[in-house]
Amino acid sequence: MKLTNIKRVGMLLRPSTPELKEMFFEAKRIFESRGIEVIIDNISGGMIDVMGQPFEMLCQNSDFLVTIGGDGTLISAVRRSYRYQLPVLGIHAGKLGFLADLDFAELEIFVDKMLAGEYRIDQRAVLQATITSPNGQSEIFAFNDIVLTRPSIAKMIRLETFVDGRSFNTYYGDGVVISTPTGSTAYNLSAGGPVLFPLTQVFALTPICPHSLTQRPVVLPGHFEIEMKTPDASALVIVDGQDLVEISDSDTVHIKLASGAAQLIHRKEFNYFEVLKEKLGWGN
Ligand SMILES: NC(=O)c1ccc[n+]([C@@H]2O[C@H](COP(=O)([O-])OP(=O)(O)OC[C@H]3O[C@@H](n4cnc5c(N)ncnc54)[C@H](O)[C@@H]3O)[C@@H](O)[C@H]2O)c1
Ligand SMILES: Nc1ncnc2c1ncn2[C@@H]1O[C@H](COP(=O)(O)OP(=O)(O)OP(=O)(O)O)[C@@H](O)[C@H]1O
Repeated sequence: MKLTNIKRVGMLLRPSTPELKEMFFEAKRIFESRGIEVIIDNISGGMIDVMGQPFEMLCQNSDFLVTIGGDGTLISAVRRSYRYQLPVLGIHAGKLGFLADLDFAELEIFVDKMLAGEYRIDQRAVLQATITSPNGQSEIFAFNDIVLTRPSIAKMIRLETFVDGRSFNTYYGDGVVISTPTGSTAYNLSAGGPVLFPLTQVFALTPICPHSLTQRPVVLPGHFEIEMKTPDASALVIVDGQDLVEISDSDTVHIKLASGAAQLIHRKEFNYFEVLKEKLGWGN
């Protein structure tokens, strides 16, 4: 997939970091000197004294989004803009920069390459969760992961799990991580789950500290749907480590891969295994 006729880019900055003002103005200069208008969301704008637009309006008015921050800023932008199907470029101004991997110093050269068509847009799977309660249904999307865990850190949680309508397992421990291929190198990795190549159409279901000798992570095909219930108590549903929903013992959570994908802009030469090696020490 390629971007055509780029007119306007929507920028988002890491929250509570007014020091990014200088980078924003330099990025604005780079885009505007090439005929691309730069707009900013009102939260980032408020932080650096620049007039911004509400997030939804920014998405409607942009051809693609650029985040300046870390992986958290990029994850948040991808999740919140998902329904607008906008490509997102993450500029690394954070600590790890696993996903937001374009160094700011490379931006000017990269923009010229983009305008010459030398870039790629990866289609990354997204999770969709439907929470059903006696009061109705709500829909959630996640770019990295959905975690079901206990509200009290001192207690264990029991999670009854069904796969494609059939009883599959009852997890007993700290909870589970349901991860996209993109999120597999985040919480899933810490919980002992597998690294999933980011362009695969699968998801991982990984228990967190299960009190069992037999419960292991599983990788499921993208067309499977899992259903989870917490029969004894309430539970927390954590979305990309950033949003939180509390569910009760009468609620059910259905999770599957969403029908659409998120779109990440990368350098043409982007190599996943090089990033794994450089950022996470893969193979060292
Ligand atoms: N024990 C853990 O490992 C743990 C606990 C809570 C949350 N998380 C992860 O944090 C993510 C949210 O990230 P954040 O930046 O908003 O929170 P954060 O500020 O707590 O940082 C989490 C760290 O994970 C890195 N990270 C995020 N997504 C990644 C990915 N897909 N691959 C490799 N590294 C990644 C970030 O760069 C950062 O260093 C959640 O989706 C969850 O996966 C991990
Ligand atoms: N738009 C946002 N709304 C709310 N919280 C956000 C938003 N963007 C980022 N955050 C949070 O701010 C914190 C710092 O974000 P940042 O983008 O620097 O990610 P990070 O986790 O530090 O990644 P890295 O290790 O690459 O720097 C994270 O905990 C992230 O969840």
